[in-house]
Amino acid sequence: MKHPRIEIMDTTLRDGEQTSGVSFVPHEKLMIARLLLEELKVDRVEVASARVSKGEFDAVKMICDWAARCNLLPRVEVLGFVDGHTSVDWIHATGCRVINLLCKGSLKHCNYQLQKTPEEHIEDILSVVDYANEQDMVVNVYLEDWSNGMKDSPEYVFLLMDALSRTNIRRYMLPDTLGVLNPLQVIEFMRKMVKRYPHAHFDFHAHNDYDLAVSNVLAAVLSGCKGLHTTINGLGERAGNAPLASVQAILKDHFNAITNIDESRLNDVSRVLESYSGIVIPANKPIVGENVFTQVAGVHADGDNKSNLYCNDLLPERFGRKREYALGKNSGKANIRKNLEDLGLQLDEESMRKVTARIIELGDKKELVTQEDLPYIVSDVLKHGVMEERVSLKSYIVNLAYGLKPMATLKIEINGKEYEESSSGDGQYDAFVRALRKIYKVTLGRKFPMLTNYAVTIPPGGRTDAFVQTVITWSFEDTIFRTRGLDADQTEAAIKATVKMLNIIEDEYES
Ligand SMILES: CC(=O)SCCNC(=O)CCNC(=O)[C@H](O)C(C)(C)COP(=O)(O)OP(=O)(O)OC[C@H]1O[C@@H](n2cnc3c(N)ncnc32)[C@H](O)[C@@H]1OP(=O)(O)O
Repeated sequence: MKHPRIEIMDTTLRDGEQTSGVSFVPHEKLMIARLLLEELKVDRVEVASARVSKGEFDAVKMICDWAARCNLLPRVEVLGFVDGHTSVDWIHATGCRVINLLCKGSLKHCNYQLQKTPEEHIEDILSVVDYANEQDMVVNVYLEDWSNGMKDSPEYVFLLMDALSRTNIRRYMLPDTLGVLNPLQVIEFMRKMVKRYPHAHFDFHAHNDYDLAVSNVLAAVLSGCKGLHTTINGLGERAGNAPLASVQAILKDHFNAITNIDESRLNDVSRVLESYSGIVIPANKPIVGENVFTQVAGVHADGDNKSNLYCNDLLPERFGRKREYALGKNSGKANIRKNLEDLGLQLDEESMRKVTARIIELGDKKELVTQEDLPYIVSDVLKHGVMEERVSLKSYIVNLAYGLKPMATLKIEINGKEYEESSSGDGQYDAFVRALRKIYKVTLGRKFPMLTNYAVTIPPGGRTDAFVQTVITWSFEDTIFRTRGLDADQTEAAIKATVKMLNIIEDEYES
């Protein structure tokens, strides 16, 4: 197969929002639609189901008003029902001009959910299609539960398709609604559809119940399907849909397929969706997971140093990311050298040996060592000032009292001068950071980094004296970096991470 052009329809804003616990407010939906269409350049977006709520109506209207201004309106779609004029009117009133009509793709759904005969259902569909066409709307149809339809009632699927293909329906969207298919079945069923209706445009819509969504999507492409439905981070009902990032990478690297996607934006958009949906991206999720471009084993770092021997086509730079080399008990000198290079530090062989031994020792104690910790470890091990401590906390008090706002007072030495400040806050750490910010912004007139993520790890087991690890991500002058604090007390751990950050930015000021 030579360079097939695959159309991507992203349904993060419809099926993705059917993830349990996920709900977007209208301005978030608009922002996501813009990211999908303008940044990622997906071909089409499905942004809602009709009739759901006033909030959904407002969101779709906002998206359509914006899309119309940018000449993108034909690429915005809304799922509608076979309900006479109701869905068409709802969608039309939002300004949207494409309806994805949810028809029943299995006899079971037709008979038992709608309680209609196939003939009655077909008549109802044709009347909605006619009405939508009268309103100058484009109609795509879903054959809901098509996968079970092909298994149990193919004659029903073909009866429906025969009737629908006599109209001007633009696309037929074939969902594996319950995620029951495997790739061999997708090939068998999709080929039957393509053979019987060679002029039809088929989209395939996968669900991930058996962890086969991405494989099934590829089987569909192999079988002549022209469009795919995806979501960001694989959001979607139950086990979710096919994740756009993985689909894009496989289409390109394994099939030479052409899509319109700007893959350099995939990671950033995934992070935005992680934040808006509240669904954390697993660290090992291909392309967008925190760890997927991190080499852990010393042997791998060594191979990369010599001739990039442990890299594949999934180069992190393609996706706006960077390869990292983890520090821990599996590190060898090569990992550590790679991290030191990034920090602009060089060590002789003997120092390297000592620092490597300390990192392995920390790793053995289950401690996470980040690149930002490295200068401290080097200083500590070599007892010289690779990392001079320019900022040190002299004393502080943080308190928590029932019915009162938490307060913090701190005394800190910065470059040999002491400063003292107090603040209240929404929590003890918030009060601490507010007091610090006053010193940096008001007293010293400097910038203070923005905290962009705060992750706490408490070892399982229910011990109240267990060590808590707090990893804080900061954004400062176009740089994103993490610092880590470890303590039996959670606030103390966060404060330790913060003081490390202050020393790092002090270095930035110096340079
Ligand atoms: C493949 C998919 O993921 S489909 C996802 C479709 N989108 C949604 O369901 C969005 C969220 N849903 C909702 O907000 C609501 O369910 C609504 C607004 C659509 C309907 O709400 P209600 O009127 O309260 O109906 P309810 O949710 O209880 O039941 C669904 C009704 O739709 C009917 N229905 C199911 N599929 C279809 C269809 N394709 N076309 C028309 N009607 C349908 C059912 O037969 C049932 O009708 P009944 O009450 O006469 O038996």
